[in-house]
Parts: sequence; structure tokens; C-alpha cells
Amino acid sequence: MARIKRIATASAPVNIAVVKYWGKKDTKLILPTNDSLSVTLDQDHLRSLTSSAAVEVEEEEEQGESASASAAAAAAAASKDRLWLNGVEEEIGSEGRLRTCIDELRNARRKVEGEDGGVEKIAHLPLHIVSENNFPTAAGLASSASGFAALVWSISSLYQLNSDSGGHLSTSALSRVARQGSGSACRSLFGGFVAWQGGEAKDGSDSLALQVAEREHWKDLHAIICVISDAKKGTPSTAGMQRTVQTSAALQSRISHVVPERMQRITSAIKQRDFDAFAKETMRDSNNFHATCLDTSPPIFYLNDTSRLVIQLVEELNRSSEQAGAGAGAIAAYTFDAGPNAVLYAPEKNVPLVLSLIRHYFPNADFDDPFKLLPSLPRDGLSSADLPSTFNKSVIPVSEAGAVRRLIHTRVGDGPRILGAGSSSTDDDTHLIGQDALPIRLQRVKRV
Ligand SMILES: Nc1ncnc2c1ncn2[C@@H]1O[C@H](COP(=O)(O)OP(=O)(O)OP(=O)(O)O)[C@@H](O)[C@H]1O
Ligand SMILES: C[C@@](O)(CCOP(=O)(O)OP(=O)(O)O)CC(=O)O
Repeated sequence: MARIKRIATASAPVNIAVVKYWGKKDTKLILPTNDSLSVTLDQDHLRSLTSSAAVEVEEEEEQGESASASAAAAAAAASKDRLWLNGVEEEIGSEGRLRTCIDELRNARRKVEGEDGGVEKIAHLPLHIVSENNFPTAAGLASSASGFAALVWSISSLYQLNSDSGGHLSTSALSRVARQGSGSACRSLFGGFVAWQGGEAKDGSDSLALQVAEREHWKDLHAIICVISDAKKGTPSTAGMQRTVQTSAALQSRISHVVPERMQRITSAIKQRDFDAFAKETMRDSNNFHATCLDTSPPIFYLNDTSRLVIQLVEELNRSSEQAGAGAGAIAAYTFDAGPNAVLYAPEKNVPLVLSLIRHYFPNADFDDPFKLLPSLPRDGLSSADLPSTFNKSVIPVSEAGAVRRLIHTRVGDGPRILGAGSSSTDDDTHLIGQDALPIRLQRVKRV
């Protein structure tokens, strides 16, 4: 019989980069070839939820007393760690990204237990980890970012390592652990606007996330995710970016000046809440990143025809707005990760217009605004009254129904949350692990 000694549950948000990370100089430590910057999205909408429990198995109890928190006991426990992702048990293995993150956190707890005899001994116990994403996994919606952030936040809360749980590790220090799960995950440890400082040190000690501005600084920033395909992508980011590092000459200019200069400009646009400048930098960086993918040999194509139509539409909207003058500036910005799905950023007041346009040119997109961010659904038809006067309605044709499959409307959000921590599982909805140390309530999760 297994039973829970201590449990913690945390949720973490997705982040979508506006200056993209693409390329590693160290693939094991996950050290990037350039800095990057992202917006954290609201985890009330898209999130990974992870429970971690230190578990006593009867045989461990006897062994735990004598072996205490020795390295041998920790290694024995590690071989019994288990993880369930979206209801399916996954192999953690003895090496790889999950193993690295878990080992780093367990070692940090062992250190605390070694230094302070009064601290409860749990580092020698196996971990049971249960996680769920409320949106499609591995579909270009940044599940690895929220997933590894939630994993690190829940284990560090279980081990009382983070400052929120009375521990000594800052959020930036923990972002170094999340980074080794998936590079972009380090940025999901903060809310608002977050930079990943690539760093110089060979051991990765200065490669971490830093908050540029809190969510409250620019709450008005909304995001519309246009799901064009939620199929598993053709070239995974990890493999794609290394092919770029090996073959693309264009990546070198991205590393040496395109990104450093853009990081400065976009940081100042965020500080000043200057949407026009933010939009221009975001779109140019997305285009520069996809040009670098095209410059890779063999080339990598992440955008499809529908993605390109979205680009043309947003460009025309912004052009006509700019022409209208009166300091109107950009209405929306597009950005694309390693897949065809568009993420559009826009100030709240522009969201109804942007949604109407997308729904007009890409009919039948599934959109029921489950998060109720709008007082009413924008109408389907195009109303000239809302459009800049010189907007060219024939800029793109109306696509066939379902070209954009779904629209998800969300906004800038906060950083990871601890939902509960204690010595036993509760029978409310907080934890995903029951008293028997096995997954519960998987069927109760509300999916987006
Ligand atoms: N909740 C989670 N807990 C732990 N690991 C997770 C979780 N969610 C996703 N992952 C890990 O991330 C992998 C998916 O990452 P991948 O980069 O392929 O897709 P993605 O993050 O959705 O897309 P992208 O990074 O291009 O936006 C999963 O196979 C799993 O290993
Ligand atoms: C295009 C991107 O989304 C690439 C994300 O790459 P990952 O963080 O998924 O890669 P690994 O570090 O190999 O896990 C850009 C970004 O998020 O900055």
C-alpha cells in the first residue's frame, strides 16, 4: 500500500513569445543562442495543472529510517518516481529532461534537509506526479512551456523551496530548472511580460527568466489564438532549431544584432504601453524567425496558406488604420510559433473588430467565448462603420469554412499559482492525486 506523506498542486500558464527563442548553444543544459521575450497568457483559460506527492510505500518506510536522506536513498526513490500526463502514465526514465528537473529539485530538498535537522525528511521518498493540460498537448500551443513550469512549481512547493512556500529559491532561480525541461518553460514562471536572458556562463547559471513588467502594468493587452491546425507538428521545435543552428547563415545576423536590438525596442514599447511599436516589433520578429526557418537546409515550413492569409489581413488592417491618421497606429499584431496557428495581440478595445474580421474571412471558426471576456459575441458580418475608411475588403478572399478551426480569446495573465499543499490529499477538487497516491478526477477536467 502506498500513501501520501506530502502533496502540492500548482497551475502554470502558457506563454507566447514576441521575440522568439530559436537555437541552442548547449542542447543538454538548454542554453539559447539568443535572448527572447514573451507574454504570459491568462491561466484562468489555458493552463497546466500538476499535483506532486512524496509517497510512502510500506517497504520504503523501513528503509527511510536507516538510510535517511542519503544519496543512495534518493537514487532508489528516483527509480520509483511516476508521472501521469493527461491520464496516461509516461516513462520518466533515468535521463532526459523530466529526470533533470526532478533531480535538481530533489537535490535542493536534500540539501535543505541536510542543513536543518528539523525539516521533515521527504527527499528520499518516490514522487508521484499527475498533470493535465486543459488544451491540446504538443499541438503548437506551448504545452511544454506550461507543463514544465507547472511541474517545477508544484515540486518546488511540495519541497518548500520557492520563496512563496518559505524556501530560499527565487522564481528566477527556479526558472533555471524549468529551462532544462523546455527552454520556453522558464518564461512561464512569471506573469505579465517576461524576458529569458540567454546568459554567458557555460554552466547556465545566468540563463534565466526575468520579469519585464507585471500583468497589471498592461492589463488591456488581449490575445486571440487562431487554431488553424491542432495536429502534432511536422518538425518539432527541438529538432528544427538545431537544424537551423547547423545550416542557416541568416541565424547569425539574428543572433548578433536583430534580436539584441529588438529586445531593447520591445522592452521600451512594453514599458511605455506603446502598442504600435510593440505590434511592429512582434510581427517583424515572427517574420524574421520564419525566414530563418526557410533559410535552414532542408527548409522548415511552419506557416501554411491560411497563416499567410491571416498575415495579409492584419497587415491591411494596420495599413488602413495608419493611413486614417490621428495617431491610430496598429490595431493588432500577429505572431506564429513552430506551427501554422496565429496568435494575435490587440488592445481590448480592438478585439471585437479583429474577431469580426477573422470570423468574416475565415467562416465557421468555432468560437463560443467560454471565458466571457466580451459583453456579447461580435457579429458575423463585416460592418464598414468599424473599419478604417481605406481598408481594402478584397485584400484576401473569404476562405473555405473551417480554415481557421477555432478561436480562443484570452489576455495577459499572472504567474504560476499554488492551489494547495499539505500532508494529505483533500476530497475537494484541489489535488489530482488521491490518498492511495494514484491519479483521481481526470474525467472532471473542463477542457478548452
Ligand atoms: N503538463 C505537462 N507536464 C509535463 N510535461 C508536459 C506537459 N505538457 C506537455 N509536456 C511535455 O511537452 C511535450 C510537448 O512539447 P512540444 O514542444 O512537442 O509541443 P508544444 O509545447 O505544445 O508546442 P510548441 O513548443 O511548439 O509551442 C509533451 O510531449 C510532454 O513531454
Ligand atoms: C518557436 C518557439 O515557440 C520555440 C519554443 O521552443 P521549445 O521551448 O519548445 O524548445 P525546447 O527548448 O527544445 O523544448 C519560440 C519561443 O517560444 O520562444
